[in-house]
Amino acid sequence: MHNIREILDGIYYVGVNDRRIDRFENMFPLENGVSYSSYVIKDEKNALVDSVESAFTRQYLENIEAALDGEDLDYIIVHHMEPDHCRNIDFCMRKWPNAKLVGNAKTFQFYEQFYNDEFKDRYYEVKEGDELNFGKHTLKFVMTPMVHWPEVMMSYETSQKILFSADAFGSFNAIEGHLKAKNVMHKGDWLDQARRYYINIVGKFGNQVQAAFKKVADLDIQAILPLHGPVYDDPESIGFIMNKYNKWSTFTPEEKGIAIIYSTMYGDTEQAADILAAELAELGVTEDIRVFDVSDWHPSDIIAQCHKYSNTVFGPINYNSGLYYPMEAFLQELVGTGYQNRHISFLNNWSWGGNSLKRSKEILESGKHTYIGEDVLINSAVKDDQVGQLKALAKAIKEDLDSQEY
Ligand SMILES: Cc1cc2nc3c(=O)[nH]c(=O)nc-3n(C[C@H](O)[C@H](O)[C@H](O)COP(=O)(O)O)c2cc1C
Repeated sequence: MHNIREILDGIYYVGVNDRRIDRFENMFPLENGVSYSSYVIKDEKNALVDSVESAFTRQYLENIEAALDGEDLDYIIVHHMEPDHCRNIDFCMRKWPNAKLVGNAKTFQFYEQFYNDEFKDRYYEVKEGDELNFGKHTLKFVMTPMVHWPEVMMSYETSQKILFSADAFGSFNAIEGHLKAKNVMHKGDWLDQARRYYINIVGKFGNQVQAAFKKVADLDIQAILPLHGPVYDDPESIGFIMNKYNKWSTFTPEEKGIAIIYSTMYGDTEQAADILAAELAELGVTEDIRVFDVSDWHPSDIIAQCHKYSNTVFGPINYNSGLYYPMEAFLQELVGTGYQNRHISFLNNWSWGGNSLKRSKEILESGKHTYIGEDVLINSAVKDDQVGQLKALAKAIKEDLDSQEY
């Protein structure tokens, strides 16, 4: 049985939900699944826009058939060759033998790397600015390399002013009935999941996202149709997500606030983190104060919070003369998302020595951060002297927050 939606005039959502997946890219835990979006443009010529993961072939083909309603398929447009979006292309090419495969030169190179060249004679290559007309609808192609793969392109449908945005503007979470962003974006954990998706998967490529934005800056965009999550079809939700993407892709904090990320084995560094958090609150900080045990959270969650807030306090501890492994792994992954230009502070715990503080700073060095306050140095457990240091750090962070404008 099919499950399709006509979301705009002649544009059908034919995507699927995946709630059985535990980890996206075998790495990012998904508590509420993910959707793979695909669209059918129904016109004098019919086009399929992108495809879905391998486990959903039967349901997906039934969706496309329902949208086509007995008509033939003329084009299959591939904005992105990542397997979660291209696993069913070959099934579609066989089922609709008159369809041309629309992509750029790199799309076809990747297609043949992942699969083979059996459809070579049906390639329809497009370049920057090329247009493809289906009747009332016309797609204009915009090359957006490294958002977040080299072959990625977007397309702009000129009659209804729709941006088919590939993975940009995507989010985790399966679609629960509401397919329009306006019905979900201010509810539940939607924003946290959209941020976690962007920061961890596309985040590193902020400059490329900005380059893509410049290319579409002059377009009147009335709707954005991404490859995961809800669609944006009203000015408020388009403005909201554009504003977030502008911040995320320029590595600008969304808001003032503090993430304290510590490591601990016996609880002393945790106590220091809690004393610091309490002192910040006592000093009148009204912004968010979030405290994370690095062993307790998946890195992708804390990484997204580091990008969200203006200030971060890192609490590394020593382990076999080096940096406690979960903190080492977390910091490496954080830097891998392009984390930069933040206001950061440190509290460190050691019993007989090691380079955990130095190593943490080395890992973070490329981000050109501003250091706030003096490092708090704890020798095994928090004593009166360290409480004084923690209070001084809290004061420095409070003054720093008060001096920032967003
Ligand atoms: C396997 C292991 C290795 C450790 N290696 C070091 C080390 O090289 N240098 C050090 O100063 N402390 C080392 N420690 C001790 C803890 O890092 C240290 O006591 C830490 O400051 C405790 O902080 P916590 O109470 O927050 O866990 C080690 C502890 C364990 C269990």
